[in-house]
Amino acid sequence: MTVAIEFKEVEKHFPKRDGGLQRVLDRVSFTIPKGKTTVIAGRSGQGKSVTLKLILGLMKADGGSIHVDGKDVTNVGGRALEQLRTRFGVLFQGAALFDSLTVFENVALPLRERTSKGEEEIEALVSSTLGQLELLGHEGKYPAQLSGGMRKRVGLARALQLNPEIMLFDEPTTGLDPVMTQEIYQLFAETQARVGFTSIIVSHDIPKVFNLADQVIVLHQGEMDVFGRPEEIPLSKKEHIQAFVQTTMGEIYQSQQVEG
Ligand SMILES: Nc1ncnc2c1ncn2[C@@H]1O[C@H](COP(=O)(O)OP(=O)(O)OP(=O)(O)O)[C@@H](O)[C@H]1O
Repeated sequence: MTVAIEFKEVEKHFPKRDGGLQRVLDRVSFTIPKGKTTVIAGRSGQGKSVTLKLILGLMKADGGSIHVDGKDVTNVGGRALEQLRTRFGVLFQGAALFDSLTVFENVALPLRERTSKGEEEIEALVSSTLGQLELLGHEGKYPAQLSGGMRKRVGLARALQLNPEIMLFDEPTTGLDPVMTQEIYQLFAETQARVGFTSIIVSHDIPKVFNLADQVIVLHQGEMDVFGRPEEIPLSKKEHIQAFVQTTMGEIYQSQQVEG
């Protein structure tokens, strides 16, 4: 297995009002395999977004080290950090589109800002991605004129423009109905198979990403438990994992028990 990202004994804490420390990550270690899909799960406030921010260098760790492709990036800044970020594509909750820009302009933005490509080439690249994500014909629309699922697809199209090696999805299907959620995840899987990126998905909802995950990391009170396929999670003897399974994987777990 080739490792894309490695956390070694990473600590992240924030000051509490009472003068103590809130330990969001308490010396956690894990690896993210290259070209696979890792799901980071956990209840609200357990540090999922903090973990993504550490990976992106938007926050600094208070201890331990973070490695991307074997290179220590824990304290990179300036140019090196900018360069590191070009390797990541990010799709945050609201897709974060610019309302005053059209679909085309939103998707073209990274190419215009981060590359020296000419307009003709940009047009060809954007059209190709829009075609792959079934968005052709919508280039001139503004985000307000799109459905939630279309906005996510535009966000994905934009995130893919710089050929990221690692895609980070933070609750990418929030606000979408179950059918659209499945369609978006299907699209991720197809795009990943075609482009070959490493995928990290933050999700509250394990059942929705059940078929996608090659590895699941469950965060709880500063600790992480790493599982292979989601089927392995219910086998854990830990109380908080059992509670997590009951609340988030109930349906799948029960149907497996019935089948078994
Ligand atoms: N910049 C910050 N300053 C202080 N505390 C912070 C900061 N960022 C996050 N926290 C705290 O760290 C904890 C973890 O936050 P995080 O956003 O990572 O949770 P999460 O697991 O992503 O939750 P959710 O599922 O609700 O988005 C929370 O208690 C939060 O209040």
